[in-house]
Amino acid sequence: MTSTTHATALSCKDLSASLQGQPVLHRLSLELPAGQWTAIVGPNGAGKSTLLRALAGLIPRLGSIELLGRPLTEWPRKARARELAWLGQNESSGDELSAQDVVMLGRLPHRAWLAPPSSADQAAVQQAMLQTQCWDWRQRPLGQLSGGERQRVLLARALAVQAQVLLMDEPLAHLDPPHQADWLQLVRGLARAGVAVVSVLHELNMALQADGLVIMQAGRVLCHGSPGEADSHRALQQVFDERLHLLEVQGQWLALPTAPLIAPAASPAAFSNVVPLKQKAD
Ligand SMILES: Nc1ncnc2c1ncn2[C@@H]1O[C@H](COP(=O)(O)OP(=O)(O)OP(=O)(O)O)[C@@H](O)[C@H]1O
Repeated sequence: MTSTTHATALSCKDLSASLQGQPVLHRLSLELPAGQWTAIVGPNGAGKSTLLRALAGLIPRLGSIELLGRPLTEWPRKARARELAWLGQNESSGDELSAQDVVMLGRLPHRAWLAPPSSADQAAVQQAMLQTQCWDWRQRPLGQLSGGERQRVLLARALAVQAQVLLMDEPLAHLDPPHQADWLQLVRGLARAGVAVVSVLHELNMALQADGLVIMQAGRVLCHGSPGEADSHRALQQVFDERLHLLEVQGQWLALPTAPLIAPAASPAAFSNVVPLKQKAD
């Protein structure tokens, strides 16, 4: 991975976290570089969202986290919120607010208490909404938007912060393929501008386009490398039970899910009670 040439924007050492008394993250250490997009992948329940929430300082944890070279705990709250933007999974607040007001929430860390939005705030909101193509329906309430439209507003809110570190949990949820491609272009642009973009992704083919890949299993990091490295591919096969076909097409790695070697559910006996549709109609 080329991260050695980039300054570390966010790091953790011996990071552990428990949820409801159950240990979920186990002494995990990571260095996430500025100017790069890092994708975090792994099977369901591996601890990806918990890691992201811990890195954002949203849950109690043990171990140390540094944001831009300074312990996370030493950052004044508002200054930290200016440097660390967050897009969570299934966020539900603000349904009655207009899309534009939701995005303006991303500017709160930049504003004095009760001060009206400045022209810089207005410009940042408009730019973020244009980037995620939701400016046209800025007056519509968040609660009346489709899943993908809503996700684009929440992404715009995170972008409007203009932070050095952007953490996103499943940012592609509900996005159609063209908007997924737009998102890809967006994060690449942010990385080129020096931002550390970190996203939890289930879409492996998108994750394989990142600059860095963190592969998690059972609350630990199994591998942190480049998506093109053999070590990353071995780790992906391991965490996904050797159920991937990894192939390179025109310089781009793709992961296709493969059928299990032994497929009880696919055996003819498993379908013996299924009546063919045509027969049913008769
Ligand atoms: N609020 C909670 N209380 C107790 N346990 C939780 C809670 N949230 C998650 N967990 C457990 O913590 C573990 C890690 O969950 P987490 O959501 O971080 O996994 P994930 O890798 O993001 O999973 P997925 O891919 O399914 O979104 C899982 O075993 C999960 O059941």
